[in-house]
Amino acid sequence: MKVFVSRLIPDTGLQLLQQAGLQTTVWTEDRQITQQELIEQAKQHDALLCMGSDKMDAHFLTQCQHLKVIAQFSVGYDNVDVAASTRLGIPFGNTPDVLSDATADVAFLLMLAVSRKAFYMHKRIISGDWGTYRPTLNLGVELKNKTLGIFGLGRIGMELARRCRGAYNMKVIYHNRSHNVQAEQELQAQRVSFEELLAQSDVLSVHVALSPETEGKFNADVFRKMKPSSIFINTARGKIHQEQDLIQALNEGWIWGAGLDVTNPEPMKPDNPLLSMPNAAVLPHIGSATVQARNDMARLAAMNIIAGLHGKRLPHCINPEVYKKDKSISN
Ligand SMILES: NC(=O)c1ccc[n+]([C@@H]2O[C@H](COP(=O)([O-])OP(=O)(O)OC[C@H]3O[C@@H](n4cnc5c(N)ncnc54)[C@H](O)[C@@H]3O)[C@@H](O)[C@H]2O)c1
Ligand SMILES: O=C(O)[C@H](O)CO
Repeated sequence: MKVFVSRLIPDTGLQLLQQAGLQTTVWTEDRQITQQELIEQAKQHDALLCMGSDKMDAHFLTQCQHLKVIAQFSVGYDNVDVAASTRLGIPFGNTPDVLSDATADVAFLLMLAVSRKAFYMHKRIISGDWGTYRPTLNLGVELKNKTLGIFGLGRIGMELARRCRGAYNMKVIYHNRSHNVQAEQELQAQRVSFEELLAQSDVLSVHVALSPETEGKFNADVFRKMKPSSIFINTARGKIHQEQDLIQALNEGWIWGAGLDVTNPEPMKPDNPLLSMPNAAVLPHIGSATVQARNDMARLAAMNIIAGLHGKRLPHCINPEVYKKDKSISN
């Protein structure tokens, strides 16, 4: 059986596929494969290992309904028409948990960087503007005993909350659809309304999935309700905040600063005002970019492919409803 992989992934995954006797073709061009090219490749294969940047919409899935399994190399799956995948009987996998530590580290890094304007200070050194020591200049804010607010306290949010509680004794509040009992017991986290999250957070970090409900959620109205001393962090998806409103919020002092690992669009243009603002820090979507996380993501994606091709349940499946239609699938 044959697998198409839409970007070069670490050997940990490719070796698993090869050991399972699967013939593997990898897209190695230094550009993203177009959807039409992906359809043409997928038509010649039994399984697809794709990226979060590939558009897995109803058009693609209908064209490729012969695929026995699709495994995505990411935890987020806002690029996937899950209902269409289920309707067409295609099990779809993702890579949860193994990237939670790495992504929480990036949220923590951004929080610290913004609190001390670190990216901006670095740019000033490069431009020859170190300046002299002045007691009233270059001042940041401290995080000890402050309040961390998490929008979407799941796997990654939990890891950030652990870091903030351990390092800075931060109080943790969160807004979720349901209670996170583990966070409440382990970290004394308190579930609050969205309005309370905005009003109380000193650092507000977004860890919710992108969905119609969360798209554009952080707009001018929302930023106006945050504390002027607060820091906004988004490592989830760029479409969750409205960029022009965020720039206005930073320029007009509605919030203290912002740290982003995700933007809309990606890549961000080099002349984007956020890249030169003293109170902003931007990274190029590197949340899961550690050797360990990427090796583990490759392994999980390969395991999903192998299970799917053997007619077994995927270890990490985003549409388990697909199995209700096919009683022959075993565990
Ligand atoms: N920057 C990166 O490289 C990177 C890496 C990994 C994940 N991500 C993003 O982070 C997201 C979160 O990943 P995770 O593994 O923590 O997911 P998760 O499912 O464990 O956590 C998300 C939490 O948000 C809650 N939630 C969902 N919709 C909500 C809503 N409308 N209102 C309130 N709460 C809601 C869920 O109940 C859940 O507790 C992913 O979907 C992905 O977009 C980014
Ligand atoms: O959702 C994810 O896993 C990341 O954004 C891609 O690395």
